[in-house]
Amino acid sequence: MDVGNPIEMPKDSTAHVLIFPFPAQGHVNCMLKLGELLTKTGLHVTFLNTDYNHHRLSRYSAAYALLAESPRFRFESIPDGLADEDPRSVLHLMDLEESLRVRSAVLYRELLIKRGRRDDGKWPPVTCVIADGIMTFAVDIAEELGIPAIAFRTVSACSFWAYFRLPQLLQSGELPFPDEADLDEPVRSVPGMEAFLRRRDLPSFCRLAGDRTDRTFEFVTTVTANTNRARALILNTFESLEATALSPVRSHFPVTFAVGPLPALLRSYRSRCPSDPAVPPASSMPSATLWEEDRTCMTWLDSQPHKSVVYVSFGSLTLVSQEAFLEFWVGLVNSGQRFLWVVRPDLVGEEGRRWEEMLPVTEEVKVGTKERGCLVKWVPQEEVLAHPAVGCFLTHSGWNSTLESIVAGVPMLCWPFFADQQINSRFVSEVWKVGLDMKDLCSRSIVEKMVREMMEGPRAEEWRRSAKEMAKMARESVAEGGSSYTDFRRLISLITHGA
Ligand SMILES: O=c1ccn([C@@H]2O[C@H](COP(=O)(O)OP(=O)(O)O[C@H]3O[C@H](CO)[C@@H](O)[C@H](O)[C@H]3O)[C@@H](O)[C@H]2O)c(=O)[nH]1
Ligand SMILES: C[C@H]1CC[C@@H]2C(C(=O)O)=CO[C@@H](O)[C@@H]21
Repeated sequence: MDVGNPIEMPKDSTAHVLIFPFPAQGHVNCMLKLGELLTKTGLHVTFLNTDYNHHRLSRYSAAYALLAESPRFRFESIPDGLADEDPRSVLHLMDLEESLRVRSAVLYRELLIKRGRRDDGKWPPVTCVIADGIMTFAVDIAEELGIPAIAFRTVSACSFWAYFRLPQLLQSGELPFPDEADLDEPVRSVPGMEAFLRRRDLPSFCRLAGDRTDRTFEFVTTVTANTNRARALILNTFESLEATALSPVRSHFPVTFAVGPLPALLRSYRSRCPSDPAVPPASSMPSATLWEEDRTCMTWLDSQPHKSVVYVSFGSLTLVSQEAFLEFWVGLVNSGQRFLWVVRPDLVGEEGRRWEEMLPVTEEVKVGTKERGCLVKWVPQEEVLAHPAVGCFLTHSGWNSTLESIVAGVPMLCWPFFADQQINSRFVSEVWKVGLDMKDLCSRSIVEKMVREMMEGPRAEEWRRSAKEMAKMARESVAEGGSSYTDFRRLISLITHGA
């Protein structure tokens, strides 16, 4: 095999893929990784962002800078239909979704028509669209214009499968359940998960309080059922991690490619292309960040002992009340462990105000933080997780964070916030056994107890061993001949030859 082109693709392919993610960090980063992989195998790639995110990506992301130089890769953007000052936080995601579907869809169609022409400068016409699976309109418009469309769902196979079964949960009467219901009651209507799934592990929007009309519930149920409008489904996961969910998913969507973990597939590809001038050293993965990264935390980590630090981050969307934030803070300090905590400016309270000023913290907490803590706004997360000083990840169980932790072999303490995260965290603790699930609890005493348990309790060594084993499985899946490597090749074949 030619190491300069390990996926064995002609470098002059005329296949041209347009990739269109939902405009949120957790969707943009993994779809950009797929875009980089596709372009490195010789395909032309257009990556379509909203103007709002294009601006942020071009400002802060090293991956953007690298790809913008690449001859077969280009970025395009269209408005998301909202005013600049409109909120785009998790509380307004459904407004953003509606605006994209109603307003941006028109511009997307125009762009596809323009980029689908043969005479579009030096670039071949768009021959395939990979759209975020939660944007059915993007799949439909491409297909209407005669351009084959593939759906990329950026969540785990287990949560995708549970989403797909939501209509059966309604039918069987397992949903809705009343507000005061016992959340530890088992759920039976998701085949393969009967032994461990409880009401509290269902996506947050299933807590319908006896009502069937939650907007996000309706949305996720519909877009998941619509997956069959695309020719194929891409999932950022791997066979040996999620075989029991991938198997039923494939019985409904036979053309499913499990190509994850994408960070590992990309790294493995880069390491097999030492001659490629764009290959950075393995220690500095250029990220697709939408926030400015504070790299001072890397220097702080360098001075901490091996596996001594709890890395704390709740991703890009989670909101934490002032009360919960204070409980986490005191719990972390009382655990006696060192901690690196990502406190996004909009994580707690009003943006622009210093969160320390909003909270009543004791002198003891302040001193403990100074001695053992490091608080930053945003970090290069993949690098942080790969750092030898990190011993455990206190996470919200977003799918990218979960996979990045698995790739780095770091055990997880999970505090899920919404959507797929409730299921991911159940799998972390009960199926993969690489950590603990705090679920709906975050009192200071629980935080303290669970952090201690993760770092120095009787099962700490077992979780570390399992996490290491799982990281090995992830590496094997992306190595030549592995399941994700093979699915990626099949995906390329579908894009280039339609089969
Ligand atoms: O300081 C930080 C914190 C996070 N990240 C990155 O941000 C991403 C966060 O993604 P994820 O862990 O998936 O969380 P969310 O941002 O919450 O992602 C949304 O999208 C995911 C994919 O659909 C879903 O699994 C989540 O539930 C949903 O909230 C990861 O790649 C992290 O590496 C950084 O680079 N620096
Ligand atoms: C719009 C949010 C709810 C569902 C989406 C999602 C998914 O299932 O793909 C996960 O988290 C959020 O990013 C999306």
